[in-house]
Amino acid sequence: MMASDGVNGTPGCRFIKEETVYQGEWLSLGVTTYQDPQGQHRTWETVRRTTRCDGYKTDGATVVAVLKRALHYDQLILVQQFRPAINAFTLEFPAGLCDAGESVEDCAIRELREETGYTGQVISVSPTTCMDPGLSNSTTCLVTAQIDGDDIVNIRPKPHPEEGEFLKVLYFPMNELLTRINDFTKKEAVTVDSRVYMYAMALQLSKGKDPVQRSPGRIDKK
Ligand SMILES: Nc1ncnc2c1ncn2[C@H]1C[C@H](O)[C@@H](COP(=O)(O)OP(=O)(O)O)O1
Repeated sequence: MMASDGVNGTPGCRFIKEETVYQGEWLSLGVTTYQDPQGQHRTWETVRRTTRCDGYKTDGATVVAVLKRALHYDQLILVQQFRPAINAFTLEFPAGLCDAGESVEDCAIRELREETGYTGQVISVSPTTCMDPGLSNSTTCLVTAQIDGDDIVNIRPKPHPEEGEFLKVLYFPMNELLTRINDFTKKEAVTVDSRVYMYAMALQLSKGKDPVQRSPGRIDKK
């Protein structure tokens, strides 16, 4: 076994330095130099958000919000959004970046209100989780929230999207989430966020059902 002197016991890997190749308003591209277990220096091309607040481990919050109403099935609140980076509409959890001094919980509640108009209550907060670590250092906390749909503040929710945000609020029944998301992708040209799809798969598995939708080996064409 390799000697373990890296971050969190990763065998012998350590950060050496970072050089910025491009610095934009929202993102930067850097070349990260690190040392491998044999002592060799290697590089990685790394995208970083410029918006992460000083001292924060997380960029923002992702909100798993469930709308609860008397005599109604529980519904998961998702947002359909145009994402320029992939030139497509996506199906995502409401989410956003933390402001300076803002807690992850407050960020989640604010983003939920801005993107959907709903006022929710935080139920739980995950540790900081990474988003796409082969590409960037982007991180988020997964915040579960409950929305009391019978509360007067939630009767006619009015979103307040930020400049440049174009969102549609969508409702999916929790008891058949995966099926309904699969149906939705057949009707609408949307790309589902991995977090959303994984959540739906996990719910399906927790009911003892197999989440498989399509035959193996198929390739998604553009
Ligand atoms: N790469 C990028 N290019 C241009 N604008 C960006 C950007 N990343 C973030 N922004 C701007 C536009 C968003 O309306 C705003 C706030 O983003 P957000 O809503 O907090 O996060 P998210 O885009 O994950 O929902 O920041």
